[in-house]
Amino acid sequence: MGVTERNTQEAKIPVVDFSKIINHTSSTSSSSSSCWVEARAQVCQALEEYGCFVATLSDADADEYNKIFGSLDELFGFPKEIKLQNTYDKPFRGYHSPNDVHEGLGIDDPTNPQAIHNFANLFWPNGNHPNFSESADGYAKVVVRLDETVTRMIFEHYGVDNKWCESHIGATDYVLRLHKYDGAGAAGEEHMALPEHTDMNLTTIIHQNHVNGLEVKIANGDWVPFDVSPNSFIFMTGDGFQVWSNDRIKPCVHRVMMSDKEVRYSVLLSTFHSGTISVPEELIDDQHPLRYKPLNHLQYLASQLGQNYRVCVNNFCGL
Ligand SMILES: O=C(O)CCC(=O)C(=O)O
Ligand SMILES: [Fe+2]
Repeated sequence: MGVTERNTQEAKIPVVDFSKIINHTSSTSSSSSSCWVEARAQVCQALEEYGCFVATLSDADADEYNKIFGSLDELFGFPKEIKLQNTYDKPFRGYHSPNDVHEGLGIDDPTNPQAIHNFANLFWPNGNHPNFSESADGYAKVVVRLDETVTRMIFEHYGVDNKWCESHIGATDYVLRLHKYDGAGAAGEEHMALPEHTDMNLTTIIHQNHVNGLEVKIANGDWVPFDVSPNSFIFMTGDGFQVWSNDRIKPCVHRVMMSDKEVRYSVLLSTFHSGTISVPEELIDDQHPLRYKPLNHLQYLASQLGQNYRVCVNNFCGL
């Protein structure tokens, strides 16, 4: 297959149903329930094989977590000088615009309502956007809950003590990223809007509007599209979980190809470790000797700045 050909027939990204595990009206299902145990096995098998899976949430809540798309035309319509004010001290958090068709804005620490308010204030200083803060806050709560749930499943599946899971979750930094891909200039011709890469973070959860474009590379080299629906979220593992799992979990290789003239919007939750990621002792044995030194996540991100190539995690902390 060539670069732009893809496998739409056989391979599909595994789908895991979270509608009974996470919803707005009840608390997260208990880890001894049969749907939890089944989903946990599916999640970890998919992460080892594909580095990703599609999580489906309850249809009944779809209006709630799709509200955020209602503000994005207006948000990205602001002049570039305003978007450029979206900056943070830590790398890979603020506004970026790597090419003519793609731009992104970021909200660091979106579980803190003040952080969302400060971001909204850059664009609507008089507080005159009726829905943005509320919809971003509601969205962040849903995806952070999904991320915590999957993280618990991963620690449990590999038999790592719950106290390490809680301290890992406590040390997780969240960033909400809003992306726009503009197909208009391409006159309907397929083009690469974001080249093939893995994410440097721990996990990424992506939800999007109705315009397809995200693709995942599977083991045989074929590209498999993420088929969108209003209640599906793709969950990907990045370099951080490759290190944590001592190479059991794969980082997901993905790209964005646009062929539509319509605008694609995606909303991402990206997670980083605020300290050091170490391989748990439960994941080191004769078949899996230790492959990584502890990874200081912020230093890893900082090491990428000013480079015109990607510092890969094996070179950064591989043994
Ligand atoms: O916007 C998307 O759907 C993917 C973005 C992405 O892969 C990234 O920012 O690393
Ligand atoms: Fe990515």
